[in-house]
Amino acid sequence: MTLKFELGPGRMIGGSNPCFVIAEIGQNHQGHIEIAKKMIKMAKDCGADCAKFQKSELEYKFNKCALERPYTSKQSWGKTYGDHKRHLEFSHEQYRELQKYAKEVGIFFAASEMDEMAVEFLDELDVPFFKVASCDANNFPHLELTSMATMRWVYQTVKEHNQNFTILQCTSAYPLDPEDVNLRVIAEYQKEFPDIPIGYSGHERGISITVAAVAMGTKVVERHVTLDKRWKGNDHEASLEPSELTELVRAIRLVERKSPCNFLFQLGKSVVAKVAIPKGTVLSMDMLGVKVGEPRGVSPEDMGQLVGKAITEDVEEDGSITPRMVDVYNNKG
Ligand SMILES: CC(=O)N[C@H](C=O)[C@@H](O)[C@H](O)[C@H](O)COP(=O)(O)O
Ligand SMILES: C=C(OP(=O)(O)O)C(=O)O
Repeated sequence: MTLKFELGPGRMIGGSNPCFVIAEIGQNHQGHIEIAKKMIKMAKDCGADCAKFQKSELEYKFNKCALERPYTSKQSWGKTYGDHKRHLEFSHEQYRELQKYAKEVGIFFAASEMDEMAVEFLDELDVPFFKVASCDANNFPHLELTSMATMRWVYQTVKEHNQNFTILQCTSAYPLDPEDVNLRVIAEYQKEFPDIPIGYSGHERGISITVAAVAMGTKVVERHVTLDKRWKGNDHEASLEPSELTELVRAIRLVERKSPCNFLFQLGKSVVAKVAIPKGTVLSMDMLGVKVGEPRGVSPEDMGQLVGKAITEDVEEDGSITPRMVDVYNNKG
């Protein structure tokens, strides 16, 4: 049986619960806390469940050489990669401010922990869940394994410590060409790990593949979001602007809706009176017929239960016999 669990206070995921939509702000806030707040609000307004950031303690995530490397790309915020990353990294105080703001707005606040010091800080912040980014999913020493074997190892390792987790399929390319997404991996994960909810973290352009992932049964989706795809930074191009995020949430809710088929509801038949039936008459089968009736009457499969019951209103010939006229559902026998 697929596991369900509470991902954040009051919000279950898995089973028939709605897909949990994570708006990945990441570093698309450009290093400005006011933009970050705008993006939290935008995520809420677009219907996402969670606004997520990426927390690094840079000296723990990168080695000295990586931080000192010149970073001359047009996406760069500094002369070296370290300067660039420092520009984009919020302080602990700023994280607390953003968390408080998200609470006011009414959206879950989370961040992926990009190194072990970030784990400690996020634990202190009391975030609703921890997100291990795909770049850490194979972070085992001396690893020489195929990717499904890696995922089995991830699964077993996490499961030993915590039963409540989900694995998100992710192809880490920025942006990702749709033909490289390989959504079938989702089905493989579902087969391989049937007792946990499977999710999808998308880096592709557009929303259709993410919607398809939900149609395949993913219970969590994560997409990068931005206020403007043209902004500087590696992730903006494959991120969703507010109108796309709104459309994504709308499409996901549509795909996962389990409403009874409306056509059947409109065109389905129900019980009608074959003859005029005065109030107080005890019903017999020869008085009853089945038609597409409006208003909708008692369901044909419950017709037998009408027999022997007194009707509480006058019904015209051809009129619907509604449950209200004969207390068929509440007063059985
Ligand atoms: C693998 C990983 O962490 N990926 C993240 C999540 O998808 C990205 O947001 C990177 O942080 C981003 O692309 C880095 O860009 P730059 O290197 O220009 O700061
Ligand atoms: C890199 C991240 O995620 P993913 O690998 O799922 O894109 C992240 O959450 O920071």
